[in-house]
Amino acid sequence: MTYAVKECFLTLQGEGAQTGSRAVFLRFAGCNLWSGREQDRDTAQCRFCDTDFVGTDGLNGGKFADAATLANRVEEIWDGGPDHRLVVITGGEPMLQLDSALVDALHARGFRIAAESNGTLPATPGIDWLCISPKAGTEVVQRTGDELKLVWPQAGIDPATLENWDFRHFLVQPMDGPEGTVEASIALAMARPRWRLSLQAHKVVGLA
Ligand SMILES: C[S@@+](CC[C@H](N)C(=O)[O-])C[C@H]1O[C@@H](n2cnc3c(N)ncnc32)[C@H](O)[C@@H]1O
Ligand SMILES: Nc1nc2[nH]cc(C(=O)O)c2c(=O)[nH]1
Ligand code: SF4
Ligand SMILES: [Mg+2]
Repeated sequence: MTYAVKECFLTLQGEGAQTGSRAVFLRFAGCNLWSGREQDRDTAQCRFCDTDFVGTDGLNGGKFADAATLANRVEEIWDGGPDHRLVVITGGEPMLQLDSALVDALHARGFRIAAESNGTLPATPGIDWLCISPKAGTEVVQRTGDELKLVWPQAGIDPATLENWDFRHFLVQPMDGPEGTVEASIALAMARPRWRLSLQAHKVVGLA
């Protein structure tokens, strides 16, 4: 199948339990919870998004005709040896496009595959590190994974109800933007020790 890629770049993972790891970020275009247009934000299912995922005009973006072509580009962007290869597949919503052909092509090139998803679509099998970030008012069908990353505060979500979902790590991440406060996330981590604070480290140090 053809993949629509917004951008693809080398950086350090800035969020979650793998913060600090060198990784190729593969950002797919499009999301099922927001069109990505500012005029639609107030009526979208997800209203706090910090990301431009519209179109294919970003760094190394474009339409990729097949899995091998896209995986080869990821390998070029890694620009390093065969060890500790990590690709973080994000978006937009990656489960709209990530398929087993791409999982296999990346694994064949030695990559460990991490993915960031809103959990409203079942995760593609074969992902090595799955991060699910629930959005208030949506039906999260993917309730197993490696890390649950709750952007906070979000009216309509009670963190206590998430704690029996099957994740190894529970992370609370301050919402960036006009309504965000770091204090609310600190308060949650202090009140409920299951949760750890995830700061968006890339924004602190000025990485992409
Ligand atoms: C841009 S999303 C793409 C992946 C997927 N659509 C999702 O929502 O998980 C990547 C991560 O950024 C988080 N995020 C989005 N907007 C944010 C904001 N304003 N502040 C903090 N985290 C945010 C999301 O919750 C998700 O964990
Ligand atoms: N450095 C860096 N780390 C990230 N972790 C998750 C990101 C995302 O947008 O999905 C992201 C991102 O955009 N940049
Ligand atoms: S689900 Fe993810 S990509 Fe989609 S609008 Fe929300 S944060 Fe952005
Ligand atoms: Mg981001």
